[in-house]
Amino acid sequence: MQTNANPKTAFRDGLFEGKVVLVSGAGTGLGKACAEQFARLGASLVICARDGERLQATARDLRELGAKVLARPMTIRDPEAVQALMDEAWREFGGIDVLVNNAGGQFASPALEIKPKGWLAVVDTNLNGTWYMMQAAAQRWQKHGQPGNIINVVAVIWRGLPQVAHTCAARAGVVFLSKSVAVEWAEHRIRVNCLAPGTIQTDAFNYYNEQGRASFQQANPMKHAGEIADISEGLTYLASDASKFVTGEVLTIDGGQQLWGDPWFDGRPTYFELDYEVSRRAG
Ligand SMILES: CCCCCCCCC/C=C/C(=O)SCCNC(=O)CCNC(=O)[C@H](O)C(C)(C)COP(=O)(O)OP(=O)(O)OC[C@H]1O[C@@H](n2cnc3c(N)ncnc32)[C@H](O)[C@@H]1OP(=O)(O)O
Ligand SMILES: NC(=O)C1=CN([C@@H]2O[C@H](COP(=O)(O)OP(=O)(O)OC[C@H]3O[C@@H](n4cnc5c(N)ncnc54)[C@H](OP(=O)(O)O)[C@@H]3O)[C@@H](O)[C@H]2O)C=CC1
Repeated sequence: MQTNANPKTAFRDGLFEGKVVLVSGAGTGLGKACAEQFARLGASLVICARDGERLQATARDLRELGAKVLARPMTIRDPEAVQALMDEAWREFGGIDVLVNNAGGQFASPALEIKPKGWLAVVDTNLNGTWYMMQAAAQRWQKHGQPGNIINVVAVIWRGLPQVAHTCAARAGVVFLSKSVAVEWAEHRIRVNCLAPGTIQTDAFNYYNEQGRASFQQANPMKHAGEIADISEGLTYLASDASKFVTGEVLTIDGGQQLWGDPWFDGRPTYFELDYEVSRRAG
């Protein structure tokens, strides 16, 4: 079977034997690849997303890799559906060890044109949905006296994200929410970290136009997009005991994008194109 699990992973076989990992948004892209990496390393998986067909396809692939799988179509935007998912995970597997909040999305738009419904859709998914998942898992870890580990997939937000201001706001919320509860929940042996991918080549590039996609390939000083395995290796580090002294942190995997380069989701507006004539005229 062709899988997204990275055959060159630096992590050893069996590392996640006996562990249960919940990955949201596992029907596609990064979520699917990360679920496959955890399966390959011996974990059982709980997976969710809205589209049941894509989710079942992932479940089949995970089972072929030898994993036990609980797959539930649901939206993380519904707090009751989140509670039901967690209850089922605890009933089926006795709990989860790692929660990977990967589900998320946005649409490119000038901020001036974002309608209230669109703003709410993006914030509800990326901030509220992530929070419902975090709190529901942490409540159960605390109740059962189990340790926990949360990894929230965010974005490289440090210089803003023009053309996706809604997602930038939501992801910034997740980063500082994570830092806050990393402290509150340390006494319950719950770690909380974020992973910020730069532009990583997935099918989701196709949600953006040609100019947007071209900018994703040149958004960092390495001048190429990252691979899915760059993210699944980082996630595996945060999910494993290799990072047992790390909490409240953001692991940025972006080819240097946070320092130089920008993704422009809908193409770079002419205002930001440099006029080299200006400096030539200035001598
Ligand atoms: C992370 C940074 C990486 C930074 C680094 C750069 C990397 C780029 C590579 C990719 C990075 C990714 O994150 S990849 C992306 C991950 N995947 C996606 O984004 C998939 C597409 N997104 C989604 O489906 C999202 O769930 C989401 C945007 C929140 C839509 O949620 P819903 O299903 O509730 O939304 P809809 O019902 O479709 O729409 C609700 C309203 O949203 C608005 N709306 C929706 N789509 C719209 C559109 N294309 N243009 C204008 N407006 C739109 C309208 O107002 C809609 O209302 P009406 O007008 O009444 O309909
Ligand atoms: N690829 C990249 O360059 C970058 C990606 N990211 C983030 O990484 C994550 C994965 O991205 P990628 O794999 O590229 O994109 P995808 O669009 O392929 O993955 C997003 C997943 O989230 C799921 N999802 C969306 N909304 C919900 C919801 N309300 N409830 C449950 N599941 C939901 C989607 O499935 P379904 O539609 O079936 O619900 C989909 O499987 C996203 O959060 C993305 O924004 C961040 C920076 C860069």
